[in-house]
Amino acid sequence: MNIAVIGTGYVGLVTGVCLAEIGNQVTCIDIDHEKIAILKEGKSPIYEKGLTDLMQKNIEKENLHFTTDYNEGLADNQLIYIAVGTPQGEDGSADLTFIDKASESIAAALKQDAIIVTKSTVPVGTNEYIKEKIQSALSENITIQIASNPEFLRQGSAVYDTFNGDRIIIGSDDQSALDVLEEVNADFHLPIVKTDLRSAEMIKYASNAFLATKLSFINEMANLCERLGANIDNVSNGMGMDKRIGSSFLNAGIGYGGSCFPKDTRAVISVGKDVGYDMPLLENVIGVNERQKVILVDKVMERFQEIKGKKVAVLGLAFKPNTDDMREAPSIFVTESLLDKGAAVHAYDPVATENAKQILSDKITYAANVKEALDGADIALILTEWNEIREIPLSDYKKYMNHPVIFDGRNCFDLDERIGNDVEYHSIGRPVINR
Ligand SMILES: NC(=O)c1ccc[n+]([C@@H]2O[C@H](COP(=O)([O-])OP(=O)(O)OC[C@H]3O[C@@H](n4cnc5c(N)ncnc54)[C@H](O)[C@@H]3O)[C@@H](O)[C@H]2O)c1
Ligand SMILES: O=c1ccn([C@@H]2O[C@H](COP(=O)(O)OP(=O)(O)O[C@H]3O[C@H](CO)[C@@H](O)[C@H](O)[C@H]3O)[C@@H](O)[C@H]2O)c(=O)[nH]1
Repeated sequence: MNIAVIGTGYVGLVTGVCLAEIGNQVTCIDIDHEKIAILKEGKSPIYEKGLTDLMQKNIEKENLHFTTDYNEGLADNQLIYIAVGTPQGEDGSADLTFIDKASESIAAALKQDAIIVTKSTVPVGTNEYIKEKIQSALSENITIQIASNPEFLRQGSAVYDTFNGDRIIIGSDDQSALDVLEEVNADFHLPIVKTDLRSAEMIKYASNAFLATKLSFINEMANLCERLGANIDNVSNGMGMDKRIGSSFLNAGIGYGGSCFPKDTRAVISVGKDVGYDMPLLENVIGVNERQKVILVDKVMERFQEIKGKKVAVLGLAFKPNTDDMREAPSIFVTESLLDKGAAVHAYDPVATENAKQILSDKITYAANVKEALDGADIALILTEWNEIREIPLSDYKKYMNHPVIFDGRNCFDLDERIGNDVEYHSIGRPVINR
């Protein structure tokens, strides 16, 4: 099938590449000229495992094309995916500016009937709004249908998730649009759930809100474990064996970040407000997460009282491993707080340093490797559990630091096996090791 994908970010690019991989003719459209120029050279502007290889393969097979021109991009395409950003607006609601602009550009360029498929995460009712906006601007002989196909990929494993997700949700109030999308998605060989338009939009928000709730819940339990002498790893393990609870998403840490959970939880509260419905549970999920993001700094201050002039090594900046994304990364809040208290921060991340520089500028020192960050440091903070960081031997902390005091926000070390002598080790929801 001939498909256009609008927006070549984490979702649009992965969607376009994977739709090409299963045999479609895909044209990706973006207004960012620099991005499209990079993509045309077969390079990926984002760090996502397996993406570049798959992209180059499909460019060579002539299944995958890139353009900034909507007229070129929409020509002959009956299926048009929208995957532009829906960032958080100032009042917490989803900012639909990019959706508006993309809809206007579709309306101006579309010359044939088409199905518009929204991949972007949008408030319930937005698809109806998009349909009305585009249809009312088209000439009378062109008809569009609308469908919601929310995306559930995780950054860092986006290509894997596209081919191995738990389900594909397709929502439309138009049976023929549902049938076309079912056929297109059949080649992913995943369970397909067909539903109505509004429910599909709601499934996405409800899923992210639930996952965020699970994280704030386990983080709150971790904080309680610390005060009661229990170990959250053992607690999560025991809880997760109950199939009704499930073992995934129970890793306590320094809170959730990224481009989705923070903004989507706020957007759900905002759509609730629009219809006069308060959501105290989600309000508190967000509140618990805000507190959790700086919990390591609280632990540092409790241990040292004063950190002015101390060298603090920060290991990991990205909001999670295997991505270069810094959006809402807990490292931003931790670093800012350490700087406020007068610490000299030396940070290392295997991939996200360039993106981090755009946010943290020259306020911190960017180390080229783990050794540079740890060398002569008084305190080490582990913020992202990249394998490279998980696998740093404790002997390295001893070798490079003055006296190793580690604050691990991701519980990378097994308390029993790996903590040896001469290392003071603080983690989340587990006893402090100081021997
Ligand atoms: N990042 C994720 O892991 C993820 C997962 C699931 C769903 N989502 C949702 O998918 C959507 C996209 O997220 P993302 O992370 O890929 O965003 P992104 O910011 O990485 O990419 C958005 C892209 O859209 C382009 N764009 C903006 N306006 C445009 C226009 N008028 N025409 C063409 N291109 C335009 C931008 O230049 C950019 O390249 C959001 O609604 C997000 O909530 C994201
Ligand atoms: O047990 C866990 C799991 C995750 N996290 C944190 O939670 C955040 C989000 O992690 P993850 O869900 O793996 O990454 P995202 O790429 O943000 O993916 C989420 O957000 C996407 C955008 O909507 C959805 O598509 C995905 O299904 C959803 O998992 C990160 O800060 C993680 O460090 C934890 O602290 N503990």
